[in-house]
Amino acid sequence: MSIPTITVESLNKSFGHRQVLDDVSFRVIPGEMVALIGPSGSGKSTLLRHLVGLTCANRHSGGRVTLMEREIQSAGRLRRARRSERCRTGYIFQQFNLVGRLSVLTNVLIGTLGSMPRLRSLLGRFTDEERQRALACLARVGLEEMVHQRANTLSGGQMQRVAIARVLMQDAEVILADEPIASLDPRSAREVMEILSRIHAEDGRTVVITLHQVDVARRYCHRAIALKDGRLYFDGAIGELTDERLQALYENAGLDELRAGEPSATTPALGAVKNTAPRKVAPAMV
Ligand SMILES: Nc1ncnc2c1ncn2[C@@H]1O[C@H](COP(=O)(O)OP(=O)(O)OP(=O)(O)O)[C@@H](O)[C@H]1O
Repeated sequence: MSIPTITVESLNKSFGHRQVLDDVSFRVIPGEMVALIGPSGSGKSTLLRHLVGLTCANRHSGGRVTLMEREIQSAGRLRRARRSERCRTGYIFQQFNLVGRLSVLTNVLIGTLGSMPRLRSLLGRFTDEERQRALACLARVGLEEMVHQRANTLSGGQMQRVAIARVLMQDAEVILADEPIASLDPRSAREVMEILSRIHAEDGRTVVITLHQVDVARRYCHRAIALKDGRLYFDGAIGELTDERLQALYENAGLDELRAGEPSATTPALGAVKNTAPRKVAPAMV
């Protein structure tokens, strides 16, 4: 059996008195494309941030996160990582996190800063080879015509494609994407998902992506991990995520919209979900 790319063990996180993650454990094996789903506020982003050490679990709670055999955090303490180790994980944000006044090309080149010698990274000097590689990354996301445009003049969908090119430039083995399509129109969202799916299929990258749209998760991901009130509610093949289970997962989240067939930001686009009253399902899915 292959060594897991991501191992999460008994993760607990509270903000003040509010417990946001409650004893969450799972593993992701190399090359998986996993959707992290659940109602708004269920803890998806918090969990994703734990995977890269942007958030630290409760002290002395015993929780542990390991990425590619490197411990990220344990019992509420972050482990220091070398720059080269940090580069192995790429993070895509809902709001893109580009430097607006810089060109598209420079934003992509920024992806290589972590792996270049520190002095050269401070000076921001890039080699011809790095520029060629950045151009190739932009070609993969279909933006080779826009290399000199300032990032803040792009559409949202284009910005997200630049952010993906930056992760490609970084040569990250694991891509974590936090609601990468939440602020995009349907066409741009589809383009971004197609690109991520292609990268996963062609390069064998491991991808974990938080999504509100269950139909998108069904189309592009093989496995779903669902959180409900900070607890692991479902972990399995996407095909086993039946409408009934989804109904129970989202049972208090925007049922009015579900009935009206108008998915909202807090409600997944359930597609063929039945308009039945919410029902409890056996919580034996994990
Ligand atoms: N830094 C923080 N300080 C205090 N509370 C926080 C912090 N970050 C997150 N929370 C709270 O933790 C809970 C889970 O938030 P999180 O963003 O992880 O949920 P989510 O499932 O990603 O939601 P959404 O789908 O709406 O983005 C929320 O109640 C949120 O208000």
